[in-house]
Amino acid sequence: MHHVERAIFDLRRGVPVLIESDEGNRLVAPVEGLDSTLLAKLFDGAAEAPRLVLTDHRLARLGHTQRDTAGALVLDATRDSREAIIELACAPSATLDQARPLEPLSAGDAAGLHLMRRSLLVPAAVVAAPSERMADELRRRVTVNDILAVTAADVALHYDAVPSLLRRVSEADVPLETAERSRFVVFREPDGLREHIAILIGDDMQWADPVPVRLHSACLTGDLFGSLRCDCGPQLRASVAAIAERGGGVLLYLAQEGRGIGLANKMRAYQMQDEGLDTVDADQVLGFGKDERDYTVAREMLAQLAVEHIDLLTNNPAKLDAMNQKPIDVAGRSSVFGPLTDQNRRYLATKATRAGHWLDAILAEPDDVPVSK
Ligand SMILES: Nc1nc2c(ncn2[C@@H]2O[C@H](COP(=O)(O)OP(=O)(O)OP(=O)(O)O)[C@@H](O)[C@H]2O)c(=O)[nH]1
Ligand SMILES: [Zn+2]
Repeated sequence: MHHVERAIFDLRRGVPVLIESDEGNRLVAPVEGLDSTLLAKLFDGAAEAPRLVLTDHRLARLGHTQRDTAGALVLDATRDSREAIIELACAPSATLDQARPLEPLSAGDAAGLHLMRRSLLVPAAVVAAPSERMADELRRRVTVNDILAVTAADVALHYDAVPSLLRRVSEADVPLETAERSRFVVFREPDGLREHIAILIGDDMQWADPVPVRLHSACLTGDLFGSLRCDCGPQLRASVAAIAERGGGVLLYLAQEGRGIGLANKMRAYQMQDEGLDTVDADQVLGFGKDERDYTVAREMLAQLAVEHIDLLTNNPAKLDAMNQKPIDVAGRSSVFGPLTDQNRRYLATKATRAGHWLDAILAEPDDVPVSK
């Protein structure tokens, strides 16, 4: 596992990683941070033309007809400069030459895409099958730890194992404004990259059955700075107060900034929303689906806390479905609203129309906004 972790750090620094598999080794370089010298090396040292690996969402956005699979575009040194590649990977206005060959992903390509996502980079990579000469050079650099080699199998294992290996690492009482009896419990993912917090509200876990539970995905801008672009900050505080008023329960504060795409990508998506796209389309331009969150960690945290029968505070049908899986049983649901503002109205309306969120109560009555307390 530790090789995969180190690979993630290298990719975030823009350093390529060698992915080994039975289908042959591939040198994988993130499009984010791609520099022209590295690109020239990839063109020069590849056994065949390098390929640009893109997600299904990005290919659909580019107008490709094979909408439901990720794929690899064959690159051409004469026209695919660094700028042209970045445009293909994440520019809102880019279109695809339909005559350009699109190939299915190899095991190395798929592992590369997984690593980009886990690294919270734009999910796009230039991938090259090394020539004999380049393979020799890579072997030498791997031996002296100048380039990291990971197997595609280890990347897949990493992907599957992370949520179930969550460790409960520390805890302490933290009295909150609206819930004085609160205890923060920190859980860490095994690769050390993400920490999630369970906030146990009320007296000594003496909770109603089903237990009131809120899952809140991190939103730095809203939770901490009171951004008016979303409803997260007030919704977070309303949830804590609502759980306390119901005699206690659990709030899971999940490291899933930007619906799982990370803060840097959320800012890119905000920029595109300012240019006219809605929140779902902006994420798709970057290669993401409308919601990249996986709630396996949330189920695992509740299971470790022995909370299995829950009343979920959410307006999001996808959260409800994801949580109603073994060992968790969702026995009920309550709404929890933040306020409607001029700045977040469009965002909330998009959540309702494109992701099915139950927000009629606040969107229907713009002048009379109920805030659950
Ligand atoms: N990608 C992206 N993420 C956003 C945007 N605005 C807010 N977010 C993120 O959306 C997530 C909202 O989290 P939650 O409030 O837990 O979830 P929800 O899907 O709104 O569902 P509820 O349980 O009904 O609140 C946070 O991770 C925010 O950072 C945006 O425009 N783009
Ligand atoms: Zn927010």
